[in-house]
Amino acid sequence: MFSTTLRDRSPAGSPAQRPRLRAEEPAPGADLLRVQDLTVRYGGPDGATAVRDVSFDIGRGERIALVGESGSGKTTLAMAVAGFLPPEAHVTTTAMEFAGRSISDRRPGRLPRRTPGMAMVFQDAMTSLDPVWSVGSQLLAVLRADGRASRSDDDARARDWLRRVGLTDLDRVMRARPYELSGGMRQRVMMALALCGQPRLLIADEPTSALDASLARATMDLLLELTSTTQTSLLIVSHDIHLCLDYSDRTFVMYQGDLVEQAASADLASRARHPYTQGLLRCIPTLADVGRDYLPTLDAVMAESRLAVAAGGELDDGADLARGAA
Ligand SMILES: Nc1ncnc2c1ncn2[C@@H]1O[C@H](COP(=O)(O)OP(=O)(O)OP(=O)(O)O)[C@@H](O)[C@H]1O
Repeated sequence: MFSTTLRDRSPAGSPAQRPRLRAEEPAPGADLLRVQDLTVRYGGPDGATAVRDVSFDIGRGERIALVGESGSGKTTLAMAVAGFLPPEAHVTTTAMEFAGRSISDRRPGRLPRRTPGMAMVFQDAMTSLDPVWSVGSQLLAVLRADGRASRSDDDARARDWLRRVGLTDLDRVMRARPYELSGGMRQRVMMALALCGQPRLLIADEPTSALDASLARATMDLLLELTSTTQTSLLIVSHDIHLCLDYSDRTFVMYQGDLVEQAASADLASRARHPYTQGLLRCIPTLADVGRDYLPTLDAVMAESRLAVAAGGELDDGADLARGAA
């Protein structure tokens, strides 16, 4: 497994400032999640393949970004790991382990159970939060279900989590229904809900795409700060390769259901091997693009790559290109 220098990127200060790890937890850098040959089809064993033979691992405390265009299978992969896939999804895998325990019964067609120790933050807090319950009731319900709050101190703990995610005016926030808060505040509430159960792995599916650019950066900074103080591993799902490179140790690139590249985020810009990754990177505007009438599009870059790869073989579609060039 690739081990990265969390230390270099951590906004939480020196390792000495971090809390001590609990004895039963894997050491920093050790594998927390291991997935082998995961395939997900929708509509039964012969249905459409959304994720194809994907293998990867995530170390304790590691930050992984999963990037790819819409429909490439990112959410399906994240949901398979978290155990949130809908019943029409058909899952096969040779191994899926979390903190040393199997999280798949390996029987074809059976979904993994929702996994203790994992939490998810979704793109749209408005539809993920319960619209009827107040923020305070939702937070208390999670704390009580998790057994981490007693009746006497539960209100104080809920407020403490809201404070940690940067919210103020806590009386109002505790009483508010989600629709009474701004988009940025709702996203912070989602983070408090996800992190108050002290997960070992937090999966954030497009956590900032409903926010404007500066709020998105502030939210990502906060997410990194909160997870690094507890050595919580992070799987960030995003279509924004720029954001992925800035906020992760490794980046995984998905293309039409295949995991076509796994690389250190610090190196990806200069060492991308797969034409799709190279295409994604070339679509990021740089100073070199000043004065251009138009920026390269992914379609144009891929068409170029397709021609180059096709010169060495017969290739029809993007999936063939992915396999042919990997
Ligand atoms: N419940 C479902 N039933 C049938 N097909 C589905 C279902 N969910 C997703 N798919 C299909 O699986 C493929 C992968 O979708 P997925 O949502 O995982 O991609 P994604 O990369 O997360 O895209 P986006 O960024 O738009 O969410 C797509 O072709 C999609 O249409």
